Amino acid sequence: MQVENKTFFITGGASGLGAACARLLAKSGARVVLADLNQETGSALARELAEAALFVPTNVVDEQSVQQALQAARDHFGTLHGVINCAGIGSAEKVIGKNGPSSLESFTRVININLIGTFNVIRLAGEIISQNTPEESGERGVIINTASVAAFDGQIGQAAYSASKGGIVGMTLPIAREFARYGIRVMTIAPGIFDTPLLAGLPEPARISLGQQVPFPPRLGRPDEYAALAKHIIENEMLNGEVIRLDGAIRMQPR
Ligand SMILES: NC(=O)c1ccc[n+]([C@@H]2O[C@H](COP(=O)([O-])OP(=O)(O)OC[C@H]3O[C@@H](n4cnc5c(N)ncnc54)[C@H](O)[C@@H]3O)[C@@H](O)[C@H]2O)c1
Ligand SMILES: C[C@@H](O)[C@H]1CC[C@H]2[C@@H]3CC[C@H]4CC(=O)CC[C@]4(C)[C@H]3CC[C@]12C
Repeated sequence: MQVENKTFFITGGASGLGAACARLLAKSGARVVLADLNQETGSALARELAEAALFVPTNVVDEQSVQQALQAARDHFGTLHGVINCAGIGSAEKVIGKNGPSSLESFTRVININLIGTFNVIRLAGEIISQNTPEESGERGVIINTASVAAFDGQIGQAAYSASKGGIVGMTLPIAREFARYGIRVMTIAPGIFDTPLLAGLPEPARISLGQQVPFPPRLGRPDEYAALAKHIIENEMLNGEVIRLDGAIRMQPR
């Protein structure tokens, strides 16, 4: 579908990859709903994007929060044509640490936010999109999820994170197969290493080192490069049920 005059619900839309999608889609004539926990950054971006954007405080793991955010989106923009699931957290914890086995709570938290939060939004937004009047092609909408190359090249310390992203990879095809009857496509992008606030905690030498591990281009990915792929996925109906690595050919080392 063309993005112009369409509405996209972007979780994690207040920062990094999600915010880049919001900026590109708004610049391209779309309307965006910034569904994010962060009131400060979400409100600021909504002000920047003016009438093209609506910020709605949202916790993707909370059913009522997502339902209210989706309703706010429909109340404000009238409908919903797509979702970009960018909400997520990083984590680094060995299975067996200095003090013994890692906590179940930390593993559960990463799975809840990254995997179950993504599924929660897919199921609630998918039901809404399935009620759209179809395009001439029969398409009603598109859902784009964000995994990570860690789903395939998980490093030491990334058991929870890689499991959460592997789950997103795993559910892409079965949901695309089910949603085909509604004319809703389901895709997943697996980014490599991108220059976003998620990496902000890393010392500059570590960030440079990570970028140099990328075969080509030897640098961190730019959020606008992620957004460009997301926009293309929206516009290319033949992209469905697939996971696209966006990583400069990096294959993460064990640590
Ligand atoms: N940056 C990278 O190198 C990289 C690589 C691979 C995958 N990813 C994935 O891309 C996605 C976006 O990451 P980013 O780099 O833009 O990070 P980011 O930290 O800049 O943005 C993540 C956003 O998600 C929001 N968020 C977190 N938990 C939430 C929740 N429960 N409900 C709603 N919003 C929530 C945060 O407030 C934040 O605004 C994440 O899923 C991340 O795992 C990032
Ligand atoms: C492929 C990406 O998903 C990983 C590449 C770099 C990783 C980050 C490295 C710094 C970590 C700091 C931390 O303690 C929490 C997890 C990290 C942010 C980690 C998250 C996964 C990526 C982005």
